[in-house]
Amino acid sequence: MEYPARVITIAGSAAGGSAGIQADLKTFQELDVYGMSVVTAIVGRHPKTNKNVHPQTIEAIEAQFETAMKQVGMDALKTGMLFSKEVIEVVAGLIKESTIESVVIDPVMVGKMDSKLLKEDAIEAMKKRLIPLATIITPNIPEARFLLDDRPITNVEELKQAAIDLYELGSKFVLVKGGRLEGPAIDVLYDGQNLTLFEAPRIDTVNTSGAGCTYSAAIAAYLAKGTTVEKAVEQAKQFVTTAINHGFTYTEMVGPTYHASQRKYGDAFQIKVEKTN
Ligand SMILES: Nc1ncnc2c1ncn2[C@@H]1O[C@H](COP(=O)(O)OP(=O)(O)OP(=O)(O)O)[C@@H](O)[C@H]1O
Ligand SMILES: Cc1ncc(CO)c(N)n1
Repeated sequence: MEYPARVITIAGSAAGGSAGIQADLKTFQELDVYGMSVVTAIVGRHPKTNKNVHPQTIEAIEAQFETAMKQVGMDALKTGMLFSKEVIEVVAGLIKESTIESVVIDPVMVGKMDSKLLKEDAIEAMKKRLIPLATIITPNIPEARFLLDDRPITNVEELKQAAIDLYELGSKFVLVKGGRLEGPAIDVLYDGQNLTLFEAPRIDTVNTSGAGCTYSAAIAAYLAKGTTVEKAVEQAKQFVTTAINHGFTYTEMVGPTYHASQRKYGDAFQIKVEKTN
């Protein structure tokens, strides 16, 4: 029997199920990889105290990683919400010690509902300690701006320049997501030499909660299966676009993407891939 490839997510628990660890594990299952998790923090707002982020201890984080590594092993790893400088430093150490080939760093900072998912004094550690260990980083526009001293990114040309400049931080690939621009949903991949655009039609919906987590989890899943980075991005974008297309909500809140949609409806979006300069 052939076993599925192994992927671990080191991220926050999003109690509502649309983002974070929950989105990652749903994505892993849909793409037939064996999912594991290290929970760095639990996110859920207390009705009385209003406290929203409940960080886990360094000991708990190390324990989860150690267990997954010993019991299973890992072909790919992705990070999401890490919250503090201390956690980033510990996670960087764990990645360095391990010999995992594919490392996807999603530099999660602020959620779509404005939850603060990374402390401001942690951005330097993200840049200096974690990003240099990445196969690929996947910032959205606000995250790219934080990493680039708040420079505006308002069109595809500025998106391309952001990818080129972020490459200096030391990851092998940079993927800047243009989901928040107007017009088609264009993301830019840069590998130090080539710029590649991945374009999907814009879907008219507000229910995109966790789209970024789903995308980076799908990239990690495809990398774990041995797919090249460029193909992994293309197939992951297909997966997330289809999930956004079937996004829904149970309440008046912004709702989740539908992780099962590609399997259920079999209507994967075709992505336009264009090499450019
Ligand atoms: N309305 C949309 N239609 C089609 N594609 C979209 C839409 N919104 C975002 N995308 C695409 O979805 C992917 C995830 O991008 P997004 O910018 O939403 O991530 P994010 O902001 O990190 O998400 P989150 O913080 O909710 O996890 C990208 O490929 C982006 O281009
Ligand atoms: C826990 C968590 N991680 C990541 C995101 C980003 O969407 C979120 N909203 N919540």
